[in-house]
Amino acid sequence: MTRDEMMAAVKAEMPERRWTHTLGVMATSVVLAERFGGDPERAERAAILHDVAKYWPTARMETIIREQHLPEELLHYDKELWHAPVGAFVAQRDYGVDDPEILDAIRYHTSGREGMTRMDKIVCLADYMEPGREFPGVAHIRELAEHSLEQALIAGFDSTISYLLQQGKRIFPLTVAARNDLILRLREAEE
Ligand SMILES: Nc1ncnc2c1ncn2[C@@H]1O[C@H](COP(=O)(O)OP(=O)(O)O)[C@@H](O)[C@H]1O
Repeated sequence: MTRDEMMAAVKAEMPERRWTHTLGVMATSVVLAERFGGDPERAERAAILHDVAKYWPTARMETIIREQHLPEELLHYDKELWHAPVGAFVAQRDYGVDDPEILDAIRYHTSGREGMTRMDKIVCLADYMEPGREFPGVAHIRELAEHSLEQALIAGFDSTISYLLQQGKRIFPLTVAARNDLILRLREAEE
């Protein structure tokens, strides 16, 4: 599937404002890949598809999680988390994506994970800081992203975790693991 065909098909899956967000994540992923030595073209592909399942009905996502043996633990956490692993499955099945790094960047763009690849980090951070995003702390994340992919992403995870704490919501542990891992690796690199 060409880039244009993929964009047209994904656009049809979502409301206009979410497509605008997707365009922002695409542009930001390219900038971050260029800045931090990633692959802009592949990062952009992941960005096009990252929210492909965002507006799928809950039941449809749940069926895929069960049938495809995606982590069922997800079903006990915020539904906002589901579209990411479901999106990776859809990218492979319906869009013919077979690049494991692109699929992982889609799969982990909301939760993060331990041992994030550069592409995982780029797409996840781009999702936090694309130009349309407005939330407390986003300016700080953008500042950090001028020089550190990891520090900016840690600040992104901090904002999600703080929000979940304030709301009294459960925290899917992969995000905590992702944050801990990034901090540990940064410390080790400093030593
Ligand atoms: N570790 C987590 N545990 C529980 N919910 C989470 C976690 N990480 C993210 N979320 C939920 O997912 C939302 C963000 O999902 P995201 O894909 O970025 O959606 P959007 O693009 O609409 O912000 C958060 O606002 C929160 O509700």
